[in-house]
Amino acid sequence: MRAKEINPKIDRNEKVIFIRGLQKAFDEFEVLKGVNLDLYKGENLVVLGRSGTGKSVLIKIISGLLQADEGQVNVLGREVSKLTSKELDALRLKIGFSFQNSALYDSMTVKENLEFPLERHAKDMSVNERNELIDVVLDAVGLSQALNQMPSELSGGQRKRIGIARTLILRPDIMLYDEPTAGLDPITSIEINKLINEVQRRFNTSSIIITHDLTCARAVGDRVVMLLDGHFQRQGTFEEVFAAPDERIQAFYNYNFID
Ligand SMILES: Nc1ncnc2c1ncn2[C@@H]1O[C@H](COP(=O)(O)OP(=O)(O)OP(=O)(O)O)[C@@H](O)[C@H]1O
Repeated sequence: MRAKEINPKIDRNEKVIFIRGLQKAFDEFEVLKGVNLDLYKGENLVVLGRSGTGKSVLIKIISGLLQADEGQVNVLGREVSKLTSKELDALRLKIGFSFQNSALYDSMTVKENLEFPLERHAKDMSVNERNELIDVVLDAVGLSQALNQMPSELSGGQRKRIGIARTLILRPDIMLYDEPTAGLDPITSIEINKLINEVQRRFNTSSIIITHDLTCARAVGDRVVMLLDGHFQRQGTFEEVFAAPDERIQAFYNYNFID
C-alpha cells in the first residue's frame, strides 16, 4: 500500500489537543514519563507502540477517563483536569470513540443502533433531521443498504463501519480510534483504512489512531509517533520515523510490516 498523501487541509495554527509533560504511573510502574503531543486540526496522527507502552492510558487521559499525575492536557481549548463532571461530559460529546469493544447492540437494527446516541444526546432533533443524519453517516461508511439489518447479519468489517457511523452521528471534532483494524483480515483492514481517511476528508475531523498495524499507520497517518519507554521517541511521516537508525524502531518495523 502506498503512503498517504498528507491532508492539505491540516491547520497547523490550530491545535485541537495539546499535551505537555504528561506523566502517569500505577503504583511504582511509570507508564508515561513526560509525553508531549500536538494534534492539529484536520490531522490524522498515528500512535505506534508495543503492547503495554501506555497507548490506551494516553487515550483515557485525553478523554478524562483517567487522571494524569503531572502535566498539561488540553483538549479543544479546555484543560481536562480542571473540568467539572458536567463539563467533561460535554467535552466527551465532541470526541468520537471507536474502541475495539464498542460493540453494537445485537437486539437492535442498524437504524436503532444509530438512533441510540441521538436519543440520549440530541433529544430535540426532529424525526426528519434524525433520518437525514442517519442517511449521511450510513452513506459515509458505504452501508446505506444495511439500514434495517440486524448486526448479526453483517460481517466483522461491516459492523466496524456501523460502529464508526454511530460515532460520527454526533458530529465529533476529534476521533479516537483504538486498534481499528484489530481482528480484521488484510482486505477488510484496507477498507477500514480508506474509511478513516474518508471520514477525515468528509467530516473534517482530527484523529488519533492507535495501532500496531503498520500497513494501517502508513495508509492513514499524516504524522506518526512512536511511544517507547514512556516518551514519544520519534515523530514525522511514516517514512521519516522508520528511516531512523534506532534498533528498537527497526525491530518494530521488521517484526510487523506486511508489504
Ligand atoms: N487502571 C490501571 N491500573 C493499573 N495498571 C494499569 C491500568 N491501566 C493500564 N495499566 C498498565 O499500564 C500499562 C499500559 O497499558 P495500556 O493499556 O495503555 O497499554 P497499550 O499500549 O494500550 O497496550 P496494548 O497495545 O496491548 O493495548 C500496562 O502495563 C497496564 O497494565
